[in-house]
Amino acid sequence: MWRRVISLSSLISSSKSTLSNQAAVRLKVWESLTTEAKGGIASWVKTPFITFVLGGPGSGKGTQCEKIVETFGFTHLSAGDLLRREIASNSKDGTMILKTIIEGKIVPSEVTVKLIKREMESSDNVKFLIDGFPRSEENRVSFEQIIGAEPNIVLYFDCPEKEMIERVLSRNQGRVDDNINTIKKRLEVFEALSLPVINYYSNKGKLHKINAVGTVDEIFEQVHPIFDMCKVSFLVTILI
Ligand SMILES: Nc1ncnc2c1ncn2[C@@H]1O[C@H](COP(=O)(O)OP(=O)(O)OP(=O)(O)O)[C@@H](O)[C@H]1O
Ligand SMILES: O=c1ccn([C@@H]2O[C@H](COP(=O)(O)O)[C@@H](O)[C@H]2O)c(=O)[nH]1
Ligand SMILES: [Mg+2]
Repeated sequence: MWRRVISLSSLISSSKSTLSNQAAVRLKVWESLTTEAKGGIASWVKTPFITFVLGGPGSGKGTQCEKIVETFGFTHLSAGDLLRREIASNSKDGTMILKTIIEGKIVPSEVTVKLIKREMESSDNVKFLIDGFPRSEENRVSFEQIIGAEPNIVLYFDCPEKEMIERVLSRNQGRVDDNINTIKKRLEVFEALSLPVINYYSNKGKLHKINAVGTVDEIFEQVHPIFDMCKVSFLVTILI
């Protein structure tokens, strides 16, 4: 789906490029990587910057994604929220999704990837936080095949089980899976199926492991420099 239509570096070094429009391009890219969420370079460059946000149930993925969106202008796609929206809209897969969520299991990859794809395609943004996905090696392979892209970086919020259970049980958002039975199943699934995905990206050098214990702001202090570094490397790429 995603195709490198034109690379930023070739755009800058093209013979038609003047110094002033090079500066304008740099400014646009800079704005896009800081606070601008929509439009900007997205209207002419369709190379997505994809961040997978992984971690066990209640590790704080959604909470930190909100802060990344505010600070760096990403579009937040929570796979769980997309699935919950399908249930609420009475779609044909709704009943199956609800049963799977209550059982703490993983919804078939093609269903989840289709929802993520639809959101990415309809977005004006090029920077995506994909939260709570991929949850298994099968999810990961399916994303690569259907979307045709890999994540640029992967965040892993590492949190002790006891802390995750406490957080989920006091979340109070009316989620059908925020009960002790489902949480136990989700933790088993996380260890058996999701940790291999985390190890895969660690071996590829894409993983940023974050200690998810502490206040929300303390955790974000670990997250912030990761995206600052991405801005720098992105700018270096387009300047050479
Ligand atoms: N650092 C923190 N300290 C204490 N509580 C936190 C922290 N971060 C998030 N929480 C709270 O813990 C609960 C779970 O957080 P959040 O929903 O962000 O987790 P999650 O990883 O997205 O979970 P899930 O995978 O179940 O969607 C929420 O009630 C949130 O307010
Ligand atoms: O890629 C995904 C994401 C989620 N699920 C199911 O939804 C629940 C809740 O997910 P959260 O990320 O915690 O909101 C999860 O336990 C799975 O049952 C999924 O199958 N695939
Ligand atoms: Mg969440």
